[in-house]
Amino acid sequence: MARVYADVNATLGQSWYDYDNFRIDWSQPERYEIVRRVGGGKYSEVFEGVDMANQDQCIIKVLKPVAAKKIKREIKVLRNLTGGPNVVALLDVVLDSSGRYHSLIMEYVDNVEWKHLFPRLTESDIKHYTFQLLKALDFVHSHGIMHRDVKPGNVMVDYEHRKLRLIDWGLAEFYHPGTDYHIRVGSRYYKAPELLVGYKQYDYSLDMWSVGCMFASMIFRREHFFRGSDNNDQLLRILKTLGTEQFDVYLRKYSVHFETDLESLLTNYAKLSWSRFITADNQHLASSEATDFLDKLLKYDHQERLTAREAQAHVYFNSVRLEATSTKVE
Ligand SMILES: CN1CCn2c1nc1c(Br)c(Br)c(Br)c(Br)c12
Ligand code: NA
Repeated sequence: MARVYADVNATLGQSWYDYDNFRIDWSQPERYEIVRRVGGGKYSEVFEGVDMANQDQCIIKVLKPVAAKKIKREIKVLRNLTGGPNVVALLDVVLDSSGRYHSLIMEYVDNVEWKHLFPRLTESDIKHYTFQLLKALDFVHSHGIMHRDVKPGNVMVDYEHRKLRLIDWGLAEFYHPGTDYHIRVGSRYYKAPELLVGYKQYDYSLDMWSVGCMFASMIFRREHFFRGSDNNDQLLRILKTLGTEQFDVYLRKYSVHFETDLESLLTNYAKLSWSRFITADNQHLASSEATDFLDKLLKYDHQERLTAREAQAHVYFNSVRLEATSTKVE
């Protein structure tokens, strides 16, 4: 059971979380012109485009027919969240004349790729962008939704305008207490322990593990902090860092019967001090407040992790929080 926002969907009601029974009015495709392909994956091709009605740049996410079943969930989630802080805005939904290709038209972000961004981030940048991500996630979680795929590739950053947008809601789900969710979600390096050991009654705190992995990347200047070669190796890297003592406590608390015949996963490991990861190159970022904050996110036990709201109150963000408040006052 989530520590926070457990009954949000029950309170907001079926019209909020029922994504099977709602009609979608599809717009005509002519209004949007594709300019160039910017990316894509299993379920979609992503293009930079132009809205011919106002010459604005936009993103056109063309969903592959295989993703058809999930379209309604992604649209429902985006409609519920559009307008929220640092959540990418859904501008339109389009169906092509053949009726085969559904497209989501979204606000454009002049994104700087993570592999070019993370080595350049100053301590002030890290505080700013992490705080913006936490604001997005507290908004999303407080509206009953888990993102389930938080990773650098889904956090668009326009460095020039210091703008951050959380994107790709294709894996997002509504949280209902006691529900068993799929564990084959997320992206390996950012998968929480509950996914790796098969604990299915997870909640919003799943996203907070991923935030921890991203934050560790930024303060230690490592592109991906836990870089497993497969799901077992992913867990092993976590065990070797957090230690196995707390892991065993965690498995017992949730009666998880994690079975493996891998010797490496049955070995005991000591918890490493975060100072083990400090180098000359990152010591100006990995302050004791930063590592204290990280330690409160990267917990095996999802109920122990800071919520997005609690995280924003951590001393590490004092300078950012006050700045945010001061701008609000004026
Ligand atoms: C793969 N790439 C690169 C940039 N970019 C990609 N996918 C995007 C999506 Br989905 C959205 Br929504 C936005 Br906004 C941007 Br920008 C996106
Ligand atoms: Na998206």
